[in-house]
Amino acid sequence: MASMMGVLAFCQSLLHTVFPPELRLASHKFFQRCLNWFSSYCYYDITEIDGVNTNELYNAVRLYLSSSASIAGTRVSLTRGLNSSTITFGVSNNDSLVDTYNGATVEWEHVVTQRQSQTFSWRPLPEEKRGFTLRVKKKNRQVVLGSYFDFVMEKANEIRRKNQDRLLYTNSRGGSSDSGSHPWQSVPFKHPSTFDTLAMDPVKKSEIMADLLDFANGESFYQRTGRAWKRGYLLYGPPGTGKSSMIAAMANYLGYDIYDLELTEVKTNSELRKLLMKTSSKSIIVIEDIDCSINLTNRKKNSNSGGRKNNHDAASPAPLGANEEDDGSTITLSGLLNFTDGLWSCCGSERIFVFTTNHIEKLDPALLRSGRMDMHINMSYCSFPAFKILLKNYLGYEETNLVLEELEGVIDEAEMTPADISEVLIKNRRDKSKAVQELLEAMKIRAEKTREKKWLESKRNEIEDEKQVQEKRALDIPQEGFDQLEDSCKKDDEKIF
Ligand SMILES: Nc1ncnc2c1ncn2[C@@H]1O[C@H](COP(=O)(O)OP(=O)(O)OP(=O)(O)O)[C@@H](O)[C@H]1O
Repeated sequence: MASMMGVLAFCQSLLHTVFPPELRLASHKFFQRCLNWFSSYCYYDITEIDGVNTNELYNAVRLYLSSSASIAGTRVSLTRGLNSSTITFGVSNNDSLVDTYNGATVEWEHVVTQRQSQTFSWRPLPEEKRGFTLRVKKKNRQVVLGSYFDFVMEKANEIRRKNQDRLLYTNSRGGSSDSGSHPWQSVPFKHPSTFDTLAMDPVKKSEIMADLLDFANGESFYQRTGRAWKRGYLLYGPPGTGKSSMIAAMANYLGYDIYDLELTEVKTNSELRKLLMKTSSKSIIVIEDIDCSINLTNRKKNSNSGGRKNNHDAASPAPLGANEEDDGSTITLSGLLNFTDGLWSCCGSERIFVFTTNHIEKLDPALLRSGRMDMHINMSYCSFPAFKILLKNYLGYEETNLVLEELEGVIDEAEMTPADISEVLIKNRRDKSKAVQELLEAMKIRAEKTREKKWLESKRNEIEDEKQVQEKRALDIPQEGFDQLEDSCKKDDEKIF
């Protein structure tokens, strides 16, 4: 054994002398090339760190494979990211996973090795060197290079959005420079409202959901038709009918962030533009109670002040300086319309604008004209189908019974908002029959009051009409009297002449 070891050591030193490291490296490369030449596979290496920068493709592949790893992997790594409440699965170190795309089978290997002891680096590098190696049949190379990587990136973004908590942004400190470089502050958005919990007419609800989905999947449509990829919704209705809940349900449904724009904190149109520029794609920009946020009567006053302004189309934003409000020191309706509709609305894409109001009649027609807000959604008092959703959510009721039929008879007349009904249901959620009974009584009282109110209103209208007729009569000169007056005038004329 000792002599064999000696011979081996001798041969090794001889090999080192005869074949210097350069020659060995060259021959290794040569053999590798020969192997690759005859192999039917090609390989793609995606390292975690590219030079000193993080390779985005590595992170995307890691996320993309997380969905398959959770199903196919026998050894899976688990991680939970910052701002996330979900656990992400991943391919374990030096494990591999098979994936198929457009009929082509590919194999991913997660290669992890120890990093050589570092010399000098501007950025401290992780101790492990991580990367993915993709093994693909040479005949499928075009498929992979053509669209597979784009597909991986797209899926990864989708998973990232799904895993990350929604964020709720606010500009409560204003968009001015004193609020720092970023005018929006954010908090995790945890509103539990979804379209399942939202009480409204099911037909209307599914219409809205389909519209949202069409929008989110409509990139090619918007590109083809030359339209900016954005959509506007105007939610109107009495307080407590679920306008805010609807916005939360939209955000949760599409996985978008919300930018709650406090218009009263924005001083000028240019501040508004800056805020818009700092919003991200896949977001909902909300202006609540739009009728209270901005003096929407400015334009009307201006347009009534005569001359050119009389003919000014309220729908088209006025050029700067066309009226006294656009002097750059205030925020104006035209500034707001530019924000949602003009050139600036197209910075970024896939954005939804939502305005809410309790008084649609107070809004400037410019905001209401067709094409401005794509969908006007009336959040009305609680209807019976909406009420059934509330009953199911709060009490777990699925079927109707006699009491519910009685409720159905009065609910429309009662004109109660979902918020009113929720309050009664929350209060009595441990005693279902008491909850329904109390609601029935409340609804009957409200229905009676509504009937009285309507009767009083109709009476008042009748009196008003009668008054108007009387006034008209008092002003009218009877035709008979008028003829007599004319005859006597003629006679007087004849006498004179
Ligand atoms: N359509 C609805 N479906 C389910 N819950 C609702 C609905 N409408 C109101 N609610 C309940 O009433 C509460 C208040 O509703 P929400 O704030 O969404 O109403 P709103 O119309 O935005 O009111 P406001 O105009 O005063 O802001 C919600 O927290 C929710 O519990």
